[in-house]
Amino acid sequence: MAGRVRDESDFRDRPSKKNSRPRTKQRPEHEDAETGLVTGVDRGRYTLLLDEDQPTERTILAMKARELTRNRVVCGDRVDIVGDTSGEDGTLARIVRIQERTSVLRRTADDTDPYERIIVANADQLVIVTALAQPEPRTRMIDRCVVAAYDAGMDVLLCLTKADLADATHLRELYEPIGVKVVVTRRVHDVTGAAAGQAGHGDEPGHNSSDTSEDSWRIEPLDAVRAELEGRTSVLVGHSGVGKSTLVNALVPDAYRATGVVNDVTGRGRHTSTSAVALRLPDADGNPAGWVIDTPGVRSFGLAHVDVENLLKAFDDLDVVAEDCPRGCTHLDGAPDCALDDWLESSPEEEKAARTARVESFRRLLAARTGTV
Ligand SMILES: Nc1nc2c(ncn2[C@@H]2O[C@H](COP(=O)(O)OP(=O)(O)OP(=O)(O)O)[C@@H](O)[C@H]2O)c(=O)[nH]1
Ligand SMILES: [Zn+2]
Repeated sequence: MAGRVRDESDFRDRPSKKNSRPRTKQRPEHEDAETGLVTGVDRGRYTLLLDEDQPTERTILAMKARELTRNRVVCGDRVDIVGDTSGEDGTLARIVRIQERTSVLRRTADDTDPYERIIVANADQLVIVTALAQPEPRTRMIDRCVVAAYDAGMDVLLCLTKADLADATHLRELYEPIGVKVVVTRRVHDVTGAAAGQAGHGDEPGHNSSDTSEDSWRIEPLDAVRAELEGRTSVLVGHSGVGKSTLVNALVPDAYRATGVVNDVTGRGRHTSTSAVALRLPDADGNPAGWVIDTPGVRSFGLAHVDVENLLKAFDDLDVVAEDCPRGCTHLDGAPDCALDDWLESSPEEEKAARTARVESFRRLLAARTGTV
């Protein structure tokens, strides 16, 4: 993605005349600040990882310094901190700076939340977890997630779960032409019972009176999913019941121990949290191999903020064609003199099907954004 990422500070940091009472003393630049990664946020308390991958690696708690009061710090942010960064019990460091973000996944105000919010920073991939059945896949919801990701300059991985219940062909055909990578997972019975620990919460083998040890199961192919996540920072979204927790537990075995992660500050269980949590993905040998950001509260995106031009950038071929569109062209079906239509009409026969799929998909995403579907 080109240029700097927009964020709240772009409009909030403007000097205001009314508020220009000079400070008696310029705050020091915090040159001694350390840098940490925000892995969790809960009511003004931030969990940070310091000295990632070093022998001194540690988790600490911090709060925002006063000068950052109006800036949102989110999961995935890299921040500068001062104060007691030992991580010892009872210590609380101070976040004094948010480092420049490489990406910002955001959602616009919707009925349940009146504010535009940044959900996650610095992620490079959005993983949309969708069940092939139970619950039925909803393509409009997938489209909306794709739009949010492309707007943020992120790649999209569509993870289709429960392939043991239904076929993935149709969804594959719908999304692969628009640059979405697709992985398909299924539940397989594990007669040895060796993978019992991999079972999802609420459905653990042996916990149900009708279960026998033959009912142990695991998710496959886990390696294929892991391969798509390694070396990246991925945000997972998905509706309740699609198997997202099952997948996270399988990929990050100690993610949410039996009782769930208990929040350091509130002591409440993980299941009550609605904010994103960054989990370190281990590779097959258990070495750190990327980040998985689970977003329990994010099930849809308000998309009013999305810029058509940004979305178009995710479609290189169409972006070039649309340069010939009239100013302000909506590129939607029926838009007067839209160059995309000329491109289809003038298509060589052998390219017609592929071009049509591209334009139709792009228009479907545009419509999903504006809510005209
Ligand atoms: N048949 C089948 N069931 C699965 C598969 N993956 C998960 N499940 C089951 O689907 C149900 C929901 O899975 P969860 O992992 O709890 O779903 P979730 O998306 O985390 O949903 P919430 O916990 O409500 O947010 C559980 O009973 C899982 O055992 C799969 O690949 N096939
Ligand atoms: Zn156009």
